[in-house]
Amino acid sequence: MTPPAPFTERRCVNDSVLTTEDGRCSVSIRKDDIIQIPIWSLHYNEEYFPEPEKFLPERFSQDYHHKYPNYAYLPFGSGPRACVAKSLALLEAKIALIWLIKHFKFDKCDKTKVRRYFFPKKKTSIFFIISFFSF
Ligand code: HEM
Repeated sequence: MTPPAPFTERRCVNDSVLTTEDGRCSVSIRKDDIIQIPIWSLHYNEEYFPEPEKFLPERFSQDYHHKYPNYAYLPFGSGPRACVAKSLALLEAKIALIWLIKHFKFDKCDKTKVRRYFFPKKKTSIFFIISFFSF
């Protein structure tokens, strides 16, 4: 669930108070305060995305959408300042993936440690055994 953009930000244009739906908690925000939206933390919330470090393709199916609230999954942000190139980026990723799978075979190497942390304490690397098919 690791997002390429780990967070985004918004500047508040008016003094505001945000209150939870049940009214038990509220936060005051002043005009010009910068609010950070923690995309990485949202995507690693195991309440909605169990085992977030695993690639589980079924998470991205239409059936799964009702299992998490709006704004829990924000790879491209949201609203008027959301990523303008979302469609282009998704298309590019699909083309690149198709090209790689068509021409190479990928096997995970025993040395690979899956990256789980936003700021890893030590440098981690991902090792693959890549075999070339043909063009
Ligand atoms: C996997 C690829 C990409 C991801 C995950 C991504 C993600 C994001 C995110 C999270 C934001 C902030 C949205 C918000 O604050 O609500 C953003 C903004 C933006 N992205 Fe992307 N992006 C990707 C690729 C691209 C590409 C390929 C381009 C240009 C060709 C692009 C152009 C922009 C621009 C111009 C903005 C600022 C939009 C604005 O402020 O109105 N992005 N992107």
